[in-house]
Amino acid sequence: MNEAPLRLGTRGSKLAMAQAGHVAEALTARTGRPVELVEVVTAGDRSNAPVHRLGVGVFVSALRDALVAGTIDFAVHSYKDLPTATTPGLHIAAVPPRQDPRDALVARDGKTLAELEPGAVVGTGALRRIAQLHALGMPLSVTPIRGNIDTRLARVLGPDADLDAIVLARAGLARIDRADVVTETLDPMLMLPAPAQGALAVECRLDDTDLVELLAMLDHAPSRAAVIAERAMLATLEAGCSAPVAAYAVVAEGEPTGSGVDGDDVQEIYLRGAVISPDGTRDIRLSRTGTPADAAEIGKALATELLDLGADSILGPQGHDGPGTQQFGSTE
Ligand SMILES: NCc1[nH]cc(CCC(=O)O)c1CC(=O)O
Repeated sequence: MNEAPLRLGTRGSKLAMAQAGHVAEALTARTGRPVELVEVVTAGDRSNAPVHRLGVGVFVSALRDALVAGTIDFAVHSYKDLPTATTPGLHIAAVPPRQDPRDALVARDGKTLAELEPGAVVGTGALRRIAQLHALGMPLSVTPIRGNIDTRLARVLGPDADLDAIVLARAGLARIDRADVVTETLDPMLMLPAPAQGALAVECRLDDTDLVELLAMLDHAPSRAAVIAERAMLATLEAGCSAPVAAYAVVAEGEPTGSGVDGDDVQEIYLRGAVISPDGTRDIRLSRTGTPADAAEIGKALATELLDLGADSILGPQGHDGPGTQQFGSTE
């Protein structure tokens, strides 16, 4: 076949390029279609303003504009950076198999969290991580940082290192082949990740039906169900990707019923969610199980329970999504 390459739009950061490269390879391997990467410069990449002023959406909207304008055919996003509101005319055609969604500690001298000295300075950008570090009640000093992954790693591992440790997404490190620097992968019971962390969203125009069908070959149903549950919780809380909201869903084989062949491959989804005040003094955590087909309902129901326990008073007016409340964390 002699088909024109599909144009995959991506931001130019190392992480974005790596993510797009993996998806391009997977698609070509599955379908034989060549894929060409098209770099899209977003307002977020051009600006030096803090991310909390710009809003994380600026990294996404230029890619979506390019999709709508037809200058690219599809785009790959870090799913956790997508606003919960849907965009008319666009469609998430695939959620590929999710990477490890857990957060990671990168500490000097190979230390784990428990081994850090009293007074150790830990850097991290996202409010949910700051809040959960405080909630541990350890004598740590938590300091906000931002920048791309290499910039953040340099603050612990570089010649001018000024921090004892940082916390960041393991998936980001893995995608740029730097998982070797992780000194501890944090247990989600202590450090619950961001909704959709480690997952990618492959997006195209809804009316591009051939491409919708082609990209669906990259979809991984359990990863999609997990992300749907986590993001339904986030949306119901009306919180943004930088709010102190955490969620993690696992899809697993359920208990065999023993009653017959059909019952033996029943899948179960287990969703855990948390809303934590930035100083860590208030920490509401709940979980819920159900079937993957009900992922969205499970997420909504868990959010409602969290709200009943006072999550709203933690999120407050500033905890909710909006241009003034975005994270001062990373740009990747
Ligand atoms: N908001 C930044 C961001 N968006 C996606 C990732 C990492 C990869 C992922 O979670 O899919 C990161 C970095 C981080 O949180 O440390």
